[in-house]
Amino acid sequence: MKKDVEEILFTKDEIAKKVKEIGMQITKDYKDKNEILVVGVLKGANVFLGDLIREVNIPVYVDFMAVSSYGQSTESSGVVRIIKDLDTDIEGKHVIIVEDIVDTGLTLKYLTENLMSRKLESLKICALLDKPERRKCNISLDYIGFNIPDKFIVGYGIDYAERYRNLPYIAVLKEEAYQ
Ligand SMILES: O=P(O)(O)OC[C@H]1O[C@H](OP(=O)(O)OP(=O)(O)O)[C@H](O)[C@@H]1O
Ligand SMILES: Nc1nc2[nH]cnc2c(=O)[nH]1
Repeated sequence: MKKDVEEILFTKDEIAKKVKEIGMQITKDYKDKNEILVVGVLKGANVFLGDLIREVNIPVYVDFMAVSSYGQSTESSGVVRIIKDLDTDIEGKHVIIVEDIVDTGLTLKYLTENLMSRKLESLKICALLDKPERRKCNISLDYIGFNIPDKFIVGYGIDYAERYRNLPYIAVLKEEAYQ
């Protein structure tokens, strides 16, 4: 796997430091609430979510959604289909959507609209990586780890054709790795 890596953007330690900072900020922002519900967007956010919740020092409940966007494999089309919905009723809950990466923003636009219709108490968005140059719609992110350039990245839960999710760092792949 390592031989396929062109450049490491963020090391394991840099990611851990950032995740800790976000966890502390969430703890601070929600200190007066009894609990929060963190909704991970599968599969990519799984690794980030696992690390993040251990840096949050208030009661955290966890649920997951899996969505799929029709269209090209590396680009969201905006037409989103729910593959796995939440297991729990979120009415009256303080919810944070956790994403690994925001690109066009179309997945999150769909998800926020969908969750808002379920009468929750509050909704925020937390994303480890943001590619603002690629945005196709207007969404506001409440917690952002790193802004990244318009490069296709992998690692720390994020895949190319289901590979490289277990890289401990976030990296750009070599051209020849794409086949
Ligand atoms: O902002 P957008 O352009 O909508 O793209 C962002 C989405 O793309 C990635 O998921 P992907 O479809 O690669 O699925 P995965 O998490 O299962 O790997 C990422 O996890 C976001 O959910
Ligand atoms: N693996 C991967 N998926 C993405 N989805 C949107 N942007 C990216 C990216 O840079 N890498």
